[in-house]
Amino acid sequence: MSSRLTGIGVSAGVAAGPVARLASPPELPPDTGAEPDPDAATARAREALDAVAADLDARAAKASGPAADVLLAQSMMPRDPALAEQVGKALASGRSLPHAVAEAFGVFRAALEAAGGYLAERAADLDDLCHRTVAQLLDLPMPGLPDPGHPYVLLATDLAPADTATLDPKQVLAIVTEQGGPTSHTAILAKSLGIPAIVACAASRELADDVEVLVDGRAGTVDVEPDPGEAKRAVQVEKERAQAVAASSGPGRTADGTSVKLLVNLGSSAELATASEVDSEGVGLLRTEFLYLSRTTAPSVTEQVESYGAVFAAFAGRKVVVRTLDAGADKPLAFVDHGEEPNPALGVRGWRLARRAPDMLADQLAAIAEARNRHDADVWVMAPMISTPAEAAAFAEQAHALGLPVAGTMVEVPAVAIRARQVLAGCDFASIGTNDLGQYTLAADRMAGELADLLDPWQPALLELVRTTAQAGRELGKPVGVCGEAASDPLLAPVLVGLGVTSLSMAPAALPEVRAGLAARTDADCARLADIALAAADAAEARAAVAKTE
Ligand SMILES: C=C(OP(=O)(O)O)C(=O)O
Ligand SMILES: [Mg+2]
Repeated sequence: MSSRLTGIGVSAGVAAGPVARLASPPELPPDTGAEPDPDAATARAREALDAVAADLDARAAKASGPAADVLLAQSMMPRDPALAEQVGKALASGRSLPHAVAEAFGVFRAALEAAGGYLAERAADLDDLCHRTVAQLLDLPMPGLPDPGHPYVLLATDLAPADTATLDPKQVLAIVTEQGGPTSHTAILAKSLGIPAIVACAASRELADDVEVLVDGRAGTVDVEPDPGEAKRAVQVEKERAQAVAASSGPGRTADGTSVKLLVNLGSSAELATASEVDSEGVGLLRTEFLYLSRTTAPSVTEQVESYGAVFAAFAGRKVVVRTLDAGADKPLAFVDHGEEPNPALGVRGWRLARRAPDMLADQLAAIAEARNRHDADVWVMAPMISTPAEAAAFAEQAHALGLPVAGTMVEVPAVAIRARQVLAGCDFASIGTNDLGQYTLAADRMAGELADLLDPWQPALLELVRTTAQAGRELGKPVGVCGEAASDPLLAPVLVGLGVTSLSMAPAALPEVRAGLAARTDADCARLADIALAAADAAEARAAVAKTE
């Protein structure tokens, strides 16, 4: 007899299979003091470090591309003789073996952090290696992605970027997490890989390893021990539906033929080839951070011209909206003095960074303009974290002066949505970043899995701000799109169109579903759905009320 668990579906699709859990880091036992035989303890530490390195080598052999490189680079760290030496020192100072290992990794971690920049970012890798070594010593399950030897449904409390670097879409049939929200790392990753996923499914904590489940990423349901025949049928039905959706093509339109531009989000050059093959009208959000993070000097103008040029060439004849650098706060740059910030999400990030480093923005805009001259994509630019009409106008003026004819602003700060008419009067378009607009409207840190319900893009307060912004755009005849995760939800997309937005930009894998969702609704349907969502008391009620109309 099957039972049903529910959560928030964040990546559509149906999959069935046995579950396997992402093991949590081991807890250190109490420190029992000096080991009776320190030489034997050092030898055990060496063996554990070798075993961890060998396990990473074995995973690297099965992986390919950047994932294999990451694993191989990681496997070199435990083999560093200085690490075993450090363990020996900690043992000599009277630590028990697991604590000596943790202390040795701690010394290396501190050295990396002190080095700053790219090296400081590797500190988290050392934590992972430390956890693995301690697990090996204590004979506990290896933390990180499981490797049961067959495809599985991945269960986790939540997924961090480090957990997912090596995630193989052929092995992971679906993802179910206890925490996380629609804008969490899990949701963004699952959508970009096209893996069905459910977040905020607290009851999945109780599932034992190897239990069979049927996951429906659209409905947000996990059926435990489903009837095998029914599970197979559900997967088959979904496969046929997905094939039909994937076969749809052409520009986005409602059933009445009203145009809604469907665009893709792009965040790294690695995604360029697949993203450009998707049938879209272009790029609605080019996140340029990939050029700046993980390096110790700013990219030169020449280097930038080449990188932007590669994107413009791949999207020749289509639109490309380039967002200027969204660094600072939680994404510090090694080559900019950010100072101390007690509340980084409210600090000097995005456009505000130009207050400290104006040349960096000027160089970036000059590089985008030069790349635009060399290619025939329809290039627009926009700035993140704009807060006032004056900032929006200053950015547009600077971009126009550098030869970029279309310059707009992201709407991520509630003040900009509230004053959308004044903001749009001074620039050419707006693109609503619902991830940050949700975080700032509901005053809920976007990384806080515990607050997933507040970060849900179906929050009526957030939708209200989308309507205010879109209406201002209509009055002034200026385009207003959505480029946050909200745009990739096929059920929410018609609601956003009903609120008045003119384009939707999303993970490439989500686009065919959104196109199909829009084509099935008339303009009047979209307007009615928007009213239904706005009338709801909260996000869950809004989603359920709109889903009921399907
Ligand atoms: C698209 C957005 O920007 P990012 O997710 O890169 O902050 C957003 O905030 O919605
Ligand atoms: Mg943002």
